[in-house]
Amino acid sequence: MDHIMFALITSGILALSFVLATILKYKFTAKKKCLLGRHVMVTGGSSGIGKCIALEAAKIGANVTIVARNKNRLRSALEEIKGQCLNNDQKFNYLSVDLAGDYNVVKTTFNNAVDDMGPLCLFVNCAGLAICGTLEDISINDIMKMINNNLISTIQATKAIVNEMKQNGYGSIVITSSLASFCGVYGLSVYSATKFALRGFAEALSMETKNFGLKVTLALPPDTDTPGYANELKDKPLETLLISETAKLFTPEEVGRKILQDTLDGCFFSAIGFEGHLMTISCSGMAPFTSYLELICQVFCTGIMRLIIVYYQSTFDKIIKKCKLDREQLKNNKT
Ligand SMILES: NC(=O)C1=CN([C@@H]2O[C@H](COP(=O)(O)OP(=O)(O)OC[C@H]3O[C@@H](n4cnc5c(N)ncnc54)[C@H](OP(=O)(O)O)[C@@H]3O)[C@@H](O)[C@H]2O)C=CC1
Ligand SMILES: CCCCCCCCCCCCCCCC(=O)[C@@H](N)CO
Repeated sequence: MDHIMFALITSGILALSFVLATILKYKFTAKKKCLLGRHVMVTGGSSGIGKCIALEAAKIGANVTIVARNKNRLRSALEEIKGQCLNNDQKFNYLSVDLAGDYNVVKTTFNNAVDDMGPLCLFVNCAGLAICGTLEDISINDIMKMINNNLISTIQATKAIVNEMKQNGYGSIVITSSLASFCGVYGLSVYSATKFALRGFAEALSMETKNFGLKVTLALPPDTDTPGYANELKDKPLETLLISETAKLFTPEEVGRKILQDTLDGCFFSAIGFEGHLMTISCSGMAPFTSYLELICQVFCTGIMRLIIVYYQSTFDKIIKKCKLDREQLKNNKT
């Protein structure tokens, strides 16, 4: 009798895992198919995270348009992206435009690209930059640069395409924010402000588009080893470096792949790493949930997470105090 039971249970488990594996395989393959021959546009696609998202989209058969200002970087990035194409029918294009510049130029440029490449299935906002430093140390010029390139560029680019995508009745829009949109970080005051703003923008856009068949994904990368990241290291206070590295450093390939995967899954939050996922649970606020598992985690874990956050805040306070003391000691030694 026991042998029969054992055989029945074992075959039941095997059958269940086979069905599960088939569903998951079909699910992901189906998702990969949904970009086959479809038009994907990536702003900031000539470098870093945006370029990696464009590469991933090319690998699964999408027609890809990348958008940035510098033509040389656009051309070399497009050659790299073409090299990843799935078939010879795919089309590739680049647009050189300042997304924070004249809105009518942005709108006309995008309309021409859609005429050439077809209706948009996925629109990724990935243009942006970080300039680090305490508020008294960063110039008004750098403040305006972050507001323009992180916030105005995303608002203008999205405004230029949202109505047409709503009329089409399908597609996804990605807003690339940062973990700094959940946590104001020493030395990233203005940058965090632009990224917090993008969170509100994404939540409102999600409400405005959900009844038109569109999905919005808010990408929340941690430190990512891109040319932009290398550039921000130049002025980055030690406090900013030590606090940010709590959420680890990832490659743009890892981050780009995760953002595309979460977008195709229809997730609102796209996060990577242990801290990133914890923050999407503890800081969910009024964001839409995309799975009941996610909702259950948020409902039952947010309270206790507050204690974990307080612990992290105490470690950040220690970092800031120690850096201040070390700086003062260095100054005294010099005098
Ligand atoms: N790297 C990181 O640690 C993290 C990055 N992020 C965010 O991810 C996004 C990409 O970052 P990352 O890959 O590091 O950046 P990179 O500097 O590597 O790439 C930025 C891209 O945006 C383009 N761009 C910038 N401003 C404009 C503009 N006004 N109009 C058109 N294109 C523009 C740049 O091209 P060009 O200069 O030629 O215009 C480039 O293609 C940014 O929004 C950043 O804030 C979020 C968290 C962490
Ligand atoms: C339960 C909750 C756990 C709490 C974990 C706390 C971790 C917070 C760290 C903040 C990381 C900010 C990274 C910003 C990256 C970025 O955008 C810059 N590279 C600029 O580009």
